[in-house]
Amino acid sequence: MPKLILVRHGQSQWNLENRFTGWWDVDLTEKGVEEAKAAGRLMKDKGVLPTVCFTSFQTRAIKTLNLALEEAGRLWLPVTKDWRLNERHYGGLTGLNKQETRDKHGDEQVHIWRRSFDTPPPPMEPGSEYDPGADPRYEGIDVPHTESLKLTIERVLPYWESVILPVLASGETVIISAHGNSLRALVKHLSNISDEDITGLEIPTGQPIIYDFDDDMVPGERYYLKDA
Ligand SMILES: O=C(O)[C@H](O)COP(=O)(O)O
Repeated sequence: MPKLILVRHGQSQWNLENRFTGWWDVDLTEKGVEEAKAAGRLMKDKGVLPTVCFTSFQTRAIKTLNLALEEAGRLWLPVTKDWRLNERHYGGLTGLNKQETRDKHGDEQVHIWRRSFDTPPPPMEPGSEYDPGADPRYEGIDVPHTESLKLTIERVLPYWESVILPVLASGETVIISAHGNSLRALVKHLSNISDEDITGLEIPTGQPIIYDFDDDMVPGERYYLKDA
């Protein structure tokens, strides 16, 4: 039975500092490293071992994957990296402190920017110090200036359908190491969650989520590997 493992990267430096991160490339904290290793140990202990790996272009997700694979004894696995699995682009909010932004714009506005389905944050100004546009890893890619969850879904789902799903359907156990909102996009699709209800779904860092697929590639209920 094909199995999908979703893992959000361990705590990042800007998770710790409570800053909007998006496409900015921050590293894991020590706690994040431990979370990633614990995810790998859990996979090993439960005997749920990936055979094919996907991750984003972002250090926090790549390192989480590598640390988890190392703990699971699977650092040798093939890994495909793609920008479509990146975090949602946080636009002009990138780099700002989430609490300071609430103090300035109010709780309601910040909640809309963070959790509304289709209202993107204000766009990133050209030349912003947090603009990843000139980063060589994004050469040839039309880097967004901001993204809502809806816009994130519009680049995650085609990648899921065309690249990841066929690999899963061939019988592999696939792990995707990604981000709060790129994974929210996938979970929304796989668990058939409405535009309204998806706003309430929080994906914890470093905690593997599992979907078992039947022979028709219909996903079952998602569950946390720690509860299996
Ligand atoms: O990009 C970020 O700041 C986080 O990874 C996710 O942020 P959120 O919880 O505000 O969606």
